[in-house]
Amino acid sequence: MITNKGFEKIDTPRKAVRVAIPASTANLGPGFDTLGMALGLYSWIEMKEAAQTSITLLGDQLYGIPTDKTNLIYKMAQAVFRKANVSIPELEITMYSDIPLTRGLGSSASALIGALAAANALTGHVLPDEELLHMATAFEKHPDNVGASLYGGIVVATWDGQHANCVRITPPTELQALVIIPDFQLSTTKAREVLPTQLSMADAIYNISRSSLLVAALYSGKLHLIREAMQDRLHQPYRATLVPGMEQILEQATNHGALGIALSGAGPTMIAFVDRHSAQKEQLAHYLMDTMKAQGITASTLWLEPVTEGVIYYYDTETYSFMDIVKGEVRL
Ligand SMILES: Nc1ncnc2c1ncn2[C@@H]1O[C@H](COP(=O)(O)OP(=O)(O)O)[C@@H](O)[C@H]1O
Ligand SMILES: N[C@@H](CCOP(=O)(O)O)C(=O)O
Repeated sequence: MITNKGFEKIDTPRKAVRVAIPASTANLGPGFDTLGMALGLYSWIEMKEAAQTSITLLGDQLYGIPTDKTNLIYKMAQAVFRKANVSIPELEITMYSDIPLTRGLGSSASALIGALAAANALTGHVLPDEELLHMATAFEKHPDNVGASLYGGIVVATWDGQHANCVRITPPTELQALVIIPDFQLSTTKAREVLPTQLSMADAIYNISRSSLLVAALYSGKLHLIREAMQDRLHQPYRATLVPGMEQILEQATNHGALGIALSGAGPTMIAFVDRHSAQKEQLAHYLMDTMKAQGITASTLWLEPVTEGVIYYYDTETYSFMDIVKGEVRL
């Protein structure tokens, strides 16, 4: 069936859907607003047609998020329905998230993508994924984190204010990530405010060459190049003023077993890539924790897997409870 907006439905409309959305790490060092990677840490959203709108937020990570119709998920769902020319004014929305809020692991991107994907599934997937990417990027203003949550894997993306291009590549199998998550929030807005409005030609060349090398290294599995390829002069030197210990960690982590290291998204989390067979994994985790502790910052580490899959859809909402899916007792 072709809708009057010219989109083709690829599935039957549904009354209810659940989606799992991966976290993301954006930039990967030099690829500011361009590179992203999906990580095996998830948010889950259930969306159902309802007689009256209700929004239930479960778990510890969503504290403070509004539960009325100003909620981002409700608003993005309505934007999908408008674009798809479908009317579903009232929704029952439930969300649970393991992605820490405002720490640079893409909580807002996962909420956005989850809302768009779940609403689109209710319409019968009227909108193609590219349209969801455009809508999410128009909201976030950069495609790196939303692209990773939508498509999974590593994304290389551009945005010109109207149109996003995005190519997904499969992460090398040996790659594993260790994140250190400081116990304070740093909003993306604040972390963008400290950035300069102009760069020198030398710094621009520095970043273009590293970002290009990083994509080639990840694509070809030449992981020994990551150390150099993850260097950045565009955003990290400025953002280091906001994260105690960051400068030292970015300089020293490769001496403690990291293949490469970067601020994750807008921070304050930092992400180290390691060879999963490395004998220095424990040493690296200790080094990161000790460095933050020396700065008087409480933090925690978490091993994460790069994931190849983006949004996961669950349609059988009758058989399994929402929390069975969240707790991983049901997989596709
Ligand atoms: N489930 C959600 N529902 C509504 N808003 C959300 C949700 N998750 C995150 N957000 C919004 O995104 C903000 C965090 O975004 P941001 O500063 O970009 O950090 P992050 O790196 O976690 O995405 C939160 O303060 C909140 O306003
Ligand atoms: N390129 C953006 C990415 C922000 O990602 P988030 O996950 O921290 O929201 C930036 O660096 O500002």
